[in-house]
Amino acid sequence: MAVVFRTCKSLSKNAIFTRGISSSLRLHSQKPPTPPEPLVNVDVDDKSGVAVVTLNRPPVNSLNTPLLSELKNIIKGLEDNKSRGMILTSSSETVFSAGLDLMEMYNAPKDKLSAFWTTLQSTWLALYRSSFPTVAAINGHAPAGGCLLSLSCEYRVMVGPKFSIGLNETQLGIVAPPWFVICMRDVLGHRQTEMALTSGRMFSAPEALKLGLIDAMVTNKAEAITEAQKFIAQFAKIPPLARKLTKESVRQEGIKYMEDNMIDDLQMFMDLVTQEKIQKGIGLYLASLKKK
Ligand SMILES: CCCCCCCCCCCC/C=C/CC(=O)SCCNC(=O)CCNC(=O)[C@H](O)C(C)(C)COP(=O)(O)OP(=O)(O)OC[C@H]1O[C@@H](n2cnc3c(N)ncnc32)[C@H](O)[C@@H]1OP(=O)(O)O
Repeated sequence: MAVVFRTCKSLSKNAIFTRGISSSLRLHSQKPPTPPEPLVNVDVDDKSGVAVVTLNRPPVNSLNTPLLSELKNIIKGLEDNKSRGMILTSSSETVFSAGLDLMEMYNAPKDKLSAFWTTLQSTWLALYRSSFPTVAAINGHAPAGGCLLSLSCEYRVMVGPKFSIGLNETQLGIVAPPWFVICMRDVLGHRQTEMALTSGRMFSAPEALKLGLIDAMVTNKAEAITEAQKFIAQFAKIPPLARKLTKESVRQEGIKYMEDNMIDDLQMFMDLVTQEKIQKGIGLYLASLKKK
């Protein structure tokens, strides 16, 4: 596996100032500080051209603006490099992604809220309409936004049986936006989507497999990656342009919805999430998570 690009910026300072006993400032030379871990890692297999893209924001890969931005840049980089496929997975052993970072939506200034949502919209669109085959190797829980990322891929392999997946927004008193609904309907059809979304139900991996919310269940991450590679290998002989245009055609409802409604969708988000009762609900939910 070769690393093609990293999205973290390395720190350039290699010296720090410290205050001594006499309170004078002295310069101490020091080893360069270790650069922060990237929020998303990408490794491309030289032979197959398939990228493994790993969400890496401990403890639960909650999706904040910087992570989403890195993910979007990586997808764009893969597009530019005419990638043969992408496998999305997590560096955590128990959580694929806990969904949107609730801290981004709690008591946030309007400019930050707006930047968060527009970054989510554009990252989602880049993933959903990507020209290359995409697989989610779901190696942990995938609630809400974690489920959305999975649904936006073309194929889902999940480690089971103990992890769960679903769009649980109604349980939190929030509403899954129409493009979340389209993603689930693409996969489950109208009836099952209505049942799943109105109840905000989370499905165990075996339940998800039975329903068709995931395509395969395996027992560990290595198997999930192997299954994902097999899915992508099927397309080796399909002309990429024909595949890309066909995918766009099949997914045109979601693509068109987002292209035509970005501003209205942002407005709906801002109107809903800034309501006092929604803020109170998010605060209580966050507190309950921290109390666990
Ligand atoms: C006409 C139509 C109108 C449409 C209108 C549209 C308007 C739009 C409305 C807005 C829509 C918003 C959509 C939101 C989608 C989302 O993704 S919301 C996020 C939902 N996520 C969840 O419910 C998951 C919550 N987390 C968990 O269930 C668990 O953490 C876990 C199962 C993922 C993992 O469990 P465990 O391993 O035991 O870890 P924890 O101890 O629970 O957590 C560790 C740590 O992380 C914090 N945390 C967990 N999840 C989040 C999160 N999503 N955001 C921020 N922080 C999170 C948790 O509090 C712990 O923190 P501490 O270490 O205790 O500080």
